[in-house]
Amino acid sequence: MGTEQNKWTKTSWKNFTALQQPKWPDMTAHDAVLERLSTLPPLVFAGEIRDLKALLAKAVTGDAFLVQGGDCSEDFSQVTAPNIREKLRVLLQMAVVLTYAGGKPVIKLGRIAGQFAKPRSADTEMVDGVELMSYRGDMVNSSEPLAAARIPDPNRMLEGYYMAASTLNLLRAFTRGGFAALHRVSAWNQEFVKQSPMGRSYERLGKQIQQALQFMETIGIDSNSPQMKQAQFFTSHEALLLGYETALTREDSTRGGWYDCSAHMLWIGERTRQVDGAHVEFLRGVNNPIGVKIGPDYDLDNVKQLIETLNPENEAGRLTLITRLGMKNIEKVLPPLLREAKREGYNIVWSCDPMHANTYTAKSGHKTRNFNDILSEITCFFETHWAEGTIPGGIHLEMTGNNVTECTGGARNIVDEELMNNYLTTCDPRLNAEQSLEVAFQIADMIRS
Ligand SMILES: O=C[C@H](O)[C@H](O)COP(=O)(O)O
Ligand SMILES: C=C(OP(=O)(O)O)C(=O)O
Ligand SMILES: [Mn+2]
Repeated sequence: MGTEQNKWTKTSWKNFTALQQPKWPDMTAHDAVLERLSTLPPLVFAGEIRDLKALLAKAVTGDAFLVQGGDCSEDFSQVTAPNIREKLRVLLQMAVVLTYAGGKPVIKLGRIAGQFAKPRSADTEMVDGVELMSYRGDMVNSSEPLAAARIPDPNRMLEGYYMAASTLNLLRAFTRGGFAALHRVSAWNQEFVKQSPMGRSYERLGKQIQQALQFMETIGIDSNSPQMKQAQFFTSHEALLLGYETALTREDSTRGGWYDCSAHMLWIGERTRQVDGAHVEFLRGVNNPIGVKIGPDYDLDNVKQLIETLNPENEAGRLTLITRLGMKNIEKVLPPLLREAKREGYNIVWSCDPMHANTYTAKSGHKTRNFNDILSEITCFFETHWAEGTIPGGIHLEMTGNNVTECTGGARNIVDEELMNNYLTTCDPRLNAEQSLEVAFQIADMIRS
């Protein structure tokens, strides 16, 4: 753990236990890849990271709301312009719905451009009676159910870097180049969503916004400002592969201080958040905003140690606690955490991941989540915060812009038997575009009332 006598360097984590690291078969090749990565340009720069932190500081006090979403595990073969565009489109739609209802800025943060490494519950899995090494994300091995494909290959980290760079390049083009301009709000509604109840609600909202913009133009207010023409969009992923993250960690040449320039925000997963573990040691030393997942079996003293290790100065915007407690547990286990954090005066962005503790396996064998369970956890999250006098600051979703059938329920009521129709995820089940929009409208209703 980070104590005074333990000076942080970008490799000090090597003196601690790092869980969930791949067993790379060829360490010479692995080290050569990291060497190459450490000479390649950073993917994001420190100024942008500081901008995100300043926005997150507003979410601590309820003056902004965080929407973080994207794939459980990004798939190299799905890094295409339409897929990136559709994901961005839904996130922009959700942000509009929530900005309109909440009357405060929405921070748009993708699980994108680097979400390529996965922690797993087991080292192996059975596929058609054959035991294979588990898939650990495209930066490690391939999801193809073949023994050879599952062998970790360090060159995949290099490929992942280039995939992240090209994704980010297109995101920057879309968000700066006119795609995200507010007067196009109705154009973000996808064809297959338009006909649904959610699509129609969105259409109405879009029209209201466009009328407001027209009114502003009529009375002479300039609608060409960057706020109207551009969107601020940030990237995040789980900082799991510490070698990769170290190679992308750079000292800010203007102001000093270390930044993990693989993404704007990094989070530590439920499986790797040991206070005396390597992931906590690494992330305590970089200046990015950091997220930590908190599952239902958390120990209160342990969480307090984590908070104090990762955010000793109690800087607002530095730390987001992403609770993923499950709809069955949240009512019982969230209040003690909120009370203690409030008593201590910790500055925290409280975000709700309603996905990871609501997973079940359908009869067909598909890993899935039910829309109503997801909604129950979200509702309880908001109500508990309001009851405790703390601030519900954000939402963390596994979602996609495509019309997948991975989570059951929602307005179209996908049933277990339909999961096979378009089940494309390589890891956890994602909300489809329509279900994601439905979540946004449900939250909008809650915050309005
Ligand atoms: O995305 C999160 C984890 O990697 C995932 O939930 C683990 O799933 P598993 O239990 O199938 O390994
Ligand atoms: C691994 C994940 O979550 P958790 O650490 O909460 O299980 C994830 O977000 O994909
Ligand atoms: Mn997941």
